Amino acid sequence: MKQAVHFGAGNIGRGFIGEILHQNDFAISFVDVNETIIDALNAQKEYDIELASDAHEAIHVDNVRGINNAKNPEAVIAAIADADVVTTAIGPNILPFIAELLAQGIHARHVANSTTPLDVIACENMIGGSQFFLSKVKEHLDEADLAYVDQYVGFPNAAVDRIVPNQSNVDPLHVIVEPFCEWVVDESQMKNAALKIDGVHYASDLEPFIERKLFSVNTGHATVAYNGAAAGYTTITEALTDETIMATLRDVQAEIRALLLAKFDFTEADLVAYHNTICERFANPYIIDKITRVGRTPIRKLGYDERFIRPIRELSERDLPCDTLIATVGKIFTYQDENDQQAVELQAKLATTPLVDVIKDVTGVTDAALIAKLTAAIKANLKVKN
Ligand SMILES: NC(=O)C1=CN([C@@H]2O[C@H](COP(=O)(O)OP(=O)(O)OC[C@H]3O[C@@H](n4cnc5c(N)ncnc54)[C@H](O)[C@@H]3O)[C@@H](O)[C@H]2O)C=CC1
Ligand SMILES: O=P(O)(O)OC[C@H]1O[C@](O)(CO)[C@@H](O)[C@@H]1O
Repeated sequence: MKQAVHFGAGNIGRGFIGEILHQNDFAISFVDVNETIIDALNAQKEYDIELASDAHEAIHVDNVRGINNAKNPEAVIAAIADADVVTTAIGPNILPFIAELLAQGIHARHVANSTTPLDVIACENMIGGSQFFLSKVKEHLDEADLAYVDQYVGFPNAAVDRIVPNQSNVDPLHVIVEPFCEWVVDESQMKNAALKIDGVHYASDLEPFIERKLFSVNTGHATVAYNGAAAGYTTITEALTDETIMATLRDVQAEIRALLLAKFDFTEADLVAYHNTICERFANPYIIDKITRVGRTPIRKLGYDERFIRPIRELSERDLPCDTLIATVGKIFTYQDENDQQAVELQAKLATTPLVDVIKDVTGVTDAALIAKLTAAIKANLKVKN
């Protein structure tokens, strides 16, 4: 049996990556710090994925185990030394914290003179996730290990698409997911191209796929979340029953389509169909997705290359409209969730720092005209003194 090491036994880890790896005859070592999940994986050694649809179809996943990386890093290193593939779905902010452990696993392969190539695939909602991870892993490697990585360890970027809300099932491993799924990997960055995983689409150029996905699914979902939160809703489906919010989503999708058409070879008809499907996915009545999950970590989502600022910058550069995206950024600055550290931090910054400085700080935008537009959108929603 092939061996997979997957970092992050959470929603998408168990609910999507686990399914695909299992269907490709991998035994999966899930690495996580959540003791409940790790203990349950080791006790049950299997779990079910339930599709959120009329039939509630179940997909059984077995040959799984859990390793707690905080308590047993040696076992993680040994698993990496033996792995045929390494994947992550842990959150972009966490990748730097597991980089040293991955570096130690790579070092173990090197010391064992392994010439078996390995790909490390970060399945995070971010552009260039695996290459970002590589940059962090490199900080923990010496020259000899760096040369080994150049030869034997690939970090192909990937786009992963399946909505998996937070779970509240009795069985901590059971996971309810939407039926739709898509996993695209940049083949050009692989070191082990001979190992192809069924259910993964391999692309020679990931850019059109990741941008279409991130700026359609993630920008769209976040648009519903932040406008929904501002209107007082708590779930995505609830917010989408509000015609104004659905219209805002449609307007954002139209702005995004204009950008995707300007940059890539998509057809308008294909993008309209893609966006219509996304609206149906968001409104799936079998999924209860809290606005707090989709709107989580707002400072990350306001980043320079993230789901709002990047399309706004690129549309502005092309003199294409982005008013609804900018108006939604205005809503993000009002977003409150006392359980979300970044939401609290953003409000604290706004209370103590001039607005223009906060905008520059969180978005990285330097263009004066764009800063002025963002300022106006934020002031339309927020009572700020300066
Ligand atoms: N849930 C979804 O629908 C999708 C999520 N993603 C991406 O997948 C990533 C994970 O998202 P979810 O699965 O939703 O989150 P999640 O919170 O359900 O899972 C993350 C897991 O990482 C674990 N973790 C956190 N810090 C850790 C550490 N230092 N060491 C080991 N494990 C640690 C947590 O305990 C948790 O089990 C994110 O980057 C997200 O953007 C991508 C596509 C879909
Ligand atoms: O905050 P993150 O990590 O991007 O995760 C939330 C996102 O995950 C998804 O459920 C799947 O990509 C999106 O619909 C949502 O925008």
